[in-house]
Amino acid sequence: WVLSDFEVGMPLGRGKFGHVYVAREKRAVPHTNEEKRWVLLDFESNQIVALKVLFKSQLKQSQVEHQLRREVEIQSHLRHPNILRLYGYFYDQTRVYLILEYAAKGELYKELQRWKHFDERRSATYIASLARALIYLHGKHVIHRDIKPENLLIGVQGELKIADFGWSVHTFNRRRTMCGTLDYLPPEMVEKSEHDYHVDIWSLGILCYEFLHGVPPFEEKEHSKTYRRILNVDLKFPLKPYVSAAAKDLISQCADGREKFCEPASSPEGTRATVDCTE
Ligand SMILES: CC(C)CCNC(=O)Cn1cc(-c2ccc3c(-c4nc5ccccc5[nH]4)n[nH]c3c2)cn1
Repeated sequence: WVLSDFEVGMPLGRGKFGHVYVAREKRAVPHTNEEKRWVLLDFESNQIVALKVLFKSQLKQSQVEHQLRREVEIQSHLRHPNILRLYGYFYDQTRVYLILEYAAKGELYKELQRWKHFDERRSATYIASLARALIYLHGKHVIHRDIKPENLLIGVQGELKIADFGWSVHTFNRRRTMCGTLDYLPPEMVEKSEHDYHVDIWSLGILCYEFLHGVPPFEEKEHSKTYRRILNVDLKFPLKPYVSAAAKDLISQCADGREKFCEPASSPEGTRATVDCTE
């Protein structure tokens, strides 16, 4: 693809390395050209997409080219209804263009700001979708590591879509780098110790709490106090809004999910992140 293959519309958002626009591919696929049809199999012509434009200069300046390549490599192989699709990419002299799935109902965090908090039915629907996406990701030895409302989008039928893989890694090369937004970091990442797929289970609990209460559980004005509360798993449930015992239990289990969730299948090279969470 080249930029002139697309009609580019309004900006959808802006990130550190560039902007995202709604766009539509101009070409109708020539039905006679089977080879061309195959190339576009994954990507119906005239489909609305989100076109993310990244400036090479900024990627170079921030030394994130390798991270971008890793994200593209990871996301281009993912196929799940609750994970935003990356259909393809192209580049020109100065920019890299990512052809992403368009999420018609926009950013989840804006919905959360609008409603202050979600009821248990809506929260449970989102958390169940996220849990299914995580089982899929962990089954492919991918840890997301940065699950938070700002990385979630809503599809045309109200379905949740995980949109960002800025910090995801294949678990074969477990990383010690600090990453992710503070509020969602589990103790092992705050302590900068080795971490594995449990970090995503922890974030699922934090997200469930924030959906139900409107704020994450360990939020404090000072970072040092947030750190301390995370390390102590200082989980408090205010009286309002009402949260059921079942929801509190789920959140508590995510917070100390070590022994309660499925144990990873062990393997000759030690514990891998193959989550044997069979139903
Ligand atoms: C390297 C590559 C694999 C990374 C792929 N992931 C990203 O680039 C993360 N990302 C996704 C987006 C993004 C932002 C907004 C949207 C939208 C969208 N739909 C909207 C509807 C109404 C209002 C706002 C909307 N934003 N659909 N798809 C999007 C995709 C921006 N960055």
